[in-house]
Amino acid sequence: MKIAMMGSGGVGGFFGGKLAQAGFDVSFIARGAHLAAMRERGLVIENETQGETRLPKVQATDDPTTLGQVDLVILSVKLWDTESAAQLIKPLVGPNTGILSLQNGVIKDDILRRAYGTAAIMGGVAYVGAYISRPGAIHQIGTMQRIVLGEYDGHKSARAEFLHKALLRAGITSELSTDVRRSIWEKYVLLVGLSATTTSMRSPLGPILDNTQSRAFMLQVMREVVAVGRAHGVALPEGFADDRLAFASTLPGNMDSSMHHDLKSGNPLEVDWLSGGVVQLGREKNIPTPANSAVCNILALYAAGTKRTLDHAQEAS
Ligand SMILES: NC(=O)C1=CN([C@@H]2O[C@H](COP(=O)(O)OP(=O)(O)OC[C@H]3O[C@@H](n4cnc5c(N)ncnc54)[C@H](OP(=O)(O)O)[C@@H]3O)[C@@H](O)[C@H]2O)C=CC1
Ligand SMILES: CC(C)(CO)C(=O)C(=O)O
Repeated sequence: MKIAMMGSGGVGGFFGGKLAQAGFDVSFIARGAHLAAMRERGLVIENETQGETRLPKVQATDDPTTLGQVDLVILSVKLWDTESAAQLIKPLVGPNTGILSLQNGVIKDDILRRAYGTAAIMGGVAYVGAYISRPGAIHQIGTMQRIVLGEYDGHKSARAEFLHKALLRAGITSELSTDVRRSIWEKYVLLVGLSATTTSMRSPLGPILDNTQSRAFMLQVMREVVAVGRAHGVALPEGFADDRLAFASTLPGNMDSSMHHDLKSGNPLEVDWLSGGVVQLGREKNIPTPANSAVCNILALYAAGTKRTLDHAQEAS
């Protein structure tokens, strides 16, 4: 099976790199300095405790037409790049190509369905903490490396089975879900809680959970996500936010979110799709979402990224 990673950063570079190292036929779509480094030196995945995964030679391009049609496209660009990535992958997609987005959020697959129809789109979520630490290098924080995937109609497909087994062979904890929409929402609950608090409070998880007020805020954020999901027909148990808070307490105190990493790097933020998505979906069903609204308001100044603002400030001084 030929696999193309559309987006080769924290998520695409990590999971694609692990699959390539396990011997699977993986191509990487990347751009800019990261692409140049991958072409020149390959890809390295670094982890402080687990050591390095080094791939001296990888197939990397910014032009999918050079790859032709593949069996699986794994999409992992930031949410603001989804529409353009969906267009870019056109030459990769044939009548039997499966498309799996590992992005966060719950509306990503609606965009892909509009472009490629229902049958092509698989569902999935990734649990990993990883980012591009320098061109050609992915840094993984901690040891979490898990994917939950499946078909939206719950049937057992050959392509899902293949990817599941491939991931297991690559050392990834993989789970096949028979209700993947719910699996995506389950992650959304935790992720919105984690990204909203770590980014707006500029702190890793540990201190947030240790403080009564910030812990209660995190719970409120997650309860809103659960209420909105239930209103949209997702089978989340009523006490699921409390369950996720208990789970969060088992995570390492230095656990952080990719959105907080983006804030610190001056990158744009996915807040409009994460807490903002909760507000939007809540509005559709008349579910109040004051905590998530507050997070959007707090982060509004930073949502488009601060690199250009800083550049302008430097130019002015
Ligand atoms: N990082 C993490 O730990 C986790 C992230 N996620 C989710 O996964 C998704 C991806 O996040 P992440 O991997 O962190 O993002 P990254 O920014 O690390 O990686 C995305 C990569 O895709 C590239 N890209 C975007 N558009 C194109 C294009 N048209 N052609 C070629 N390359 C392109 C980006 O390039 P450029 O930098 O030039 O824009 C970037 O290198 C997000 O939705 C995120 O929320 C989910 C689980 C964990
Ligand atoms: C919470 C985490 C690290 C889990 O995978 C994540 O998805 C993110 O920060 O984007």
